Amino acid sequence: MKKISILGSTGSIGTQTLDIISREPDRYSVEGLAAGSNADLLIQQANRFKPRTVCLASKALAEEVRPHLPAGTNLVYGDEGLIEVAAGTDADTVVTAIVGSRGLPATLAAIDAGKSIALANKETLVTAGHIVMKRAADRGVSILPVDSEHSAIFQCLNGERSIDVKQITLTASGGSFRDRTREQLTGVTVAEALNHPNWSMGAKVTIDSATMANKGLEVIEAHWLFDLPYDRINVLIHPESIIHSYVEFVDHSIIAQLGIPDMRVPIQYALTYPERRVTPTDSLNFAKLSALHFREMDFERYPCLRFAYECGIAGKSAPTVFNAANETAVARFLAGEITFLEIESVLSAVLDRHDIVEVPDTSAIADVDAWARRTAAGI
Ligand SMILES: NC(=O)C1=CN([C@@H]2O[C@H](COP(=O)(O)OP(=O)(O)OC[C@H]3O[C@@H](n4cnc5c(N)ncnc54)[C@H](OP(=O)(O)O)[C@@H]3O)[C@@H](O)[C@H]2O)C=CC1
Ligand SMILES: CC(=O)[C@@H](O)[C@H](O)COP(=O)(O)O
Ligand SMILES: [Mn+2]
Repeated sequence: MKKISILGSTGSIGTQTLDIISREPDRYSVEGLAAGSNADLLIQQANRFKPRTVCLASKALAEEVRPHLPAGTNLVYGDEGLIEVAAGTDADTVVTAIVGSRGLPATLAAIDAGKSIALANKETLVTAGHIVMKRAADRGVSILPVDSEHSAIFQCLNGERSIDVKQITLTASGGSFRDRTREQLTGVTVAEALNHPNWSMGAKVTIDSATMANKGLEVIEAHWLFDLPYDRINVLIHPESIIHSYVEFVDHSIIAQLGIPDMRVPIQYALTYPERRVTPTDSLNFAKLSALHFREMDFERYPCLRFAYECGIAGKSAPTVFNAANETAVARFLAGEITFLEIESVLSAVLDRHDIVEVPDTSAIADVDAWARRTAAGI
């Protein structure tokens, strides 16, 4: 029986995790669920999966749901509550399906409590990769990737020696505007930007896919997960999202991981590793695939990806600023305050104003993150 807590249970990754769990109820127990503001869905989840602890973003929301929870449920709220769900239950594995660097303290608390991390929340690794990876190594805790590209690389590397790896390539669909020029991005709407061609995901990651900031976050995520320098991490546009990513070895052999785009495959693999279980997704039929396409990455078309490489290579506090400024710019775009192209202008302006902090600890990261958000909000 695997004991699971989920941070962000009401979102795209959270609900798909519960779908996996619901298909094999004898293999899993749900110990903790944390949501933001979707109280109705959290109530449904709590009554179905009977977690010991549930959390909502605020005290007011928590009071609202209290009468609708199974008797004896431990109800918590806010960032402290999130830490309680991450570290204070009997879970052996915590699925970090919350969005944004807000997930960092709870992820660190889970690691400190010895929980395995099934990591979807890439912003956590981007903002504090050096701290998260060291903490996990010191505590002997596994960090298993949920992000589709990183799950692919993880699967390709299985049983291989790191010395034999030449380079890795993360594939990118190109997002909702992949067939448009930069000139054609003027005036695009939020609804258009949210229309991802291959994946149904939360709003933030869908906008990141369209700006290619998502692939930038993923490059930095890969750097930390696989301990590779940035000049051995490539990105290639692959509009079909069938090849989820691949590894090239020193003998020029390439091992790729392929499949129908369905996040339940990497989510489940992170929960059952090293075992593989049946998933509800279709199998890939090569005879019915007419073609797979590839395009070289264009860093002029997608400056957010260029910024991410620059910040990753600069290290120190630069990735924290990249992430926090991007989170704020995306939120502002979704709220109708700035245009799509202004996401990258805001990001660029915040990065220009940033004074590097040498080796940021968690408190310096919190300060830098807050500064970047304030600055991005004021541009
Ligand atoms: N969706 C996907 O296919 C993929 C996502 N990822 C990554 O996974 C993470 C989650 O993405 P996704 O599922 O799409 O995002 P969603 O927006 O769909 O879900 C986000 C979740 O976080 C919760 N949340 C938001 N604020 C708070 C808060 N203050 N306290 C507690 N919970 C909160 C939301 O709760 P509520 O809705 O109740 O407010 C929701 O459950 C992101 O880092 C993303 O980049 C990676 C690969 C693929
Ligand atoms: C499904 C997943 O892993 C997302 O993070 C994905 O990467 C989005 O697709 P693109 O970034 O390739 O558009
Ligand atoms: Mn991804």
